[in-house]
Amino acid sequence: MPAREYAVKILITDKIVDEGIAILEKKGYTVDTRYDLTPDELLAVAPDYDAFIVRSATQMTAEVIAAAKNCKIIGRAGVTCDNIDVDAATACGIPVCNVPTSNIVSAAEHTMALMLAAAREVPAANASVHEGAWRRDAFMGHELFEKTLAIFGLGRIGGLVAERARAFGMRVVGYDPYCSPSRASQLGVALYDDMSEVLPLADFITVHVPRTEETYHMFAAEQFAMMKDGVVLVNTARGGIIDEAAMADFMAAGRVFACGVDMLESEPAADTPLAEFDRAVLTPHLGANTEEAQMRAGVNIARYVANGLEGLVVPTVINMVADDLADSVAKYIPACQMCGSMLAQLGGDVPKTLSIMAAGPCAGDLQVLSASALGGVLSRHGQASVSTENADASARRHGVKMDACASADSRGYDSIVSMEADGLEISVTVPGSLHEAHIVSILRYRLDVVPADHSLVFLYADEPGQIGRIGTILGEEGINISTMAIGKRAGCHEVLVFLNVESEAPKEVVDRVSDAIGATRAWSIRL
Ligand SMILES: NC(=O)C1=CN([C@@H]2O[C@H](COP(=O)(O)OP(=O)(O)OC[C@H]3O[C@@H](n4cnc5c(N)ncnc54)[C@H](O)[C@@H]3O)[C@@H](O)[C@H]2O)C=CC1
Ligand SMILES: O=C(O)C(=O)COP(=O)(O)O
Repeated sequence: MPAREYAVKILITDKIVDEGIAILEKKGYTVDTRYDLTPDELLAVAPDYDAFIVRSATQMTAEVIAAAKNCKIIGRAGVTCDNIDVDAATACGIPVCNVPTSNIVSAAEHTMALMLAAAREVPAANASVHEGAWRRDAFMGHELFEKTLAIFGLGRIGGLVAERARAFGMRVVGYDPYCSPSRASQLGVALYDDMSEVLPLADFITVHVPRTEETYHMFAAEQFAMMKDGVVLVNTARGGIIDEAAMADFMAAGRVFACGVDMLESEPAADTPLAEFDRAVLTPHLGANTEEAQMRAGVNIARYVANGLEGLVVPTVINMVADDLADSVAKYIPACQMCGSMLAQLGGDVPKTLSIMAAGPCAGDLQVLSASALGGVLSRHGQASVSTENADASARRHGVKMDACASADSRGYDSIVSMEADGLEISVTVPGSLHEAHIVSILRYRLDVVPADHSLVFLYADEPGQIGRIGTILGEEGINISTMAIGKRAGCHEVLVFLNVESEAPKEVVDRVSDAIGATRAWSIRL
């Protein structure tokens, strides 16, 4: 860590785990936890801090960000940064980072909990027993089995919900204009490109889209009118996506059987028209409230914020930091850093060559993409802060021969960056405005994966039972798989499996899996 002349101060305004705070304190930072600040108090203390860590309750407004004159990084100990004025942070040159996979399993499990609770009226039945009643006939629910679930938003959480719903024997249909057909088919979801076609099919509907101008009141009276009678709706995404007043009207009319809602339009929710219905199962934004999710979120955001303060790669920066950079390029900075870091880990050494090929609007600034990729590569070898100014010198110093070119073939994506280090290839695309990097090819195996902090990659002969063997061994070793993608390569009998895992797998475990499946190559990757 560089020598510091003054105490670097970090303000944490929403509760994170003690283990995260300990990481920062161990590095010598002064950490203040102030979970009770009013907006005015936050504004008053903002100039004193070098970094901020928040969850969803703190509003990091443009005013607070402008007041935070010493701020070098803002960390969100969770997924969604809609409580942070990211544009204001960008304008001030402040990176904003999050932990985009920390709580997705918890949110998906909470979705299933609400779906089941709503379908079987668990809260009302529970309340009646607590009141001393025994009314078995009053509660007649519905099975999930062989019902149609419509998922709106097939991103990280929507995808995990699809997998879980299929385990319940549900038919899964989906609507997500930004989801590729290959991802949908990998998830076993029949993808539709018109929302009005999906609504009449569904017995259950669950929402996993971000709250944007486009998704605000995406479910209003007009959409409720298209739904089947007796539908069950679940919203663990964001308040305001479902029009609560319209849903209350359709519940009152008996058209909606029940709903499960974790996210209400105004939070904390003083009053919602849904509160009058026993069959409205309401929870106070608990999607991420598990020991496991909070441990991941708190520990990893602490690491990323420390990285940011130390000038190291922060893999999940969601905004650009250069003033005059178009968003179409800026969002590829963390993506290229991440791929660079992965390439360095796949190759195991500083590569002798690093080639970047970009297609689409992101190709507007090849220098920035190259510097970011090199920064990622060198971050595994002691140098992270590569900028366009020092990229050539850094490459020379480390003996990396670099080239970059634009291509006209974006392979059906809006933009794509392919990079090759000593012949090892990775391609990445960042769809929409979500700033989430999807790896769409590794070593020329095509797949679609959003890498997590820890992942495992195996190359092996494509035979039945291999995935089961991997899952069994990792399960025995206590390593939870959060997501999995299988990559195929034309004319190749081997497949590549990419597993996002929730904790680092020790070498012995990777070796055990490799032996069991006869892997020809195996890597444990850490971002
Ligand atoms: N209840 C809780 O505590 C938590 C809630 N969340 C919320 O869950 C939601 C999903 O989060 P992630 O899966 O991590 O996000 P994600 O970014 O991985 O996925 C969102 C998906 O929505 C799709 N989408 C965007 N606009 C759409 C539209 N108009 N129609 C249909 N699909 C659209 C995108 O293409 C993407 O696939 C977000 O609203 C997030 O804020 C996330 C974590 C915890
Ligand atoms: O990560 C998210 O998007 C969430 O909604 C979780 O929010 P929280 O960290 O629990 O305040």
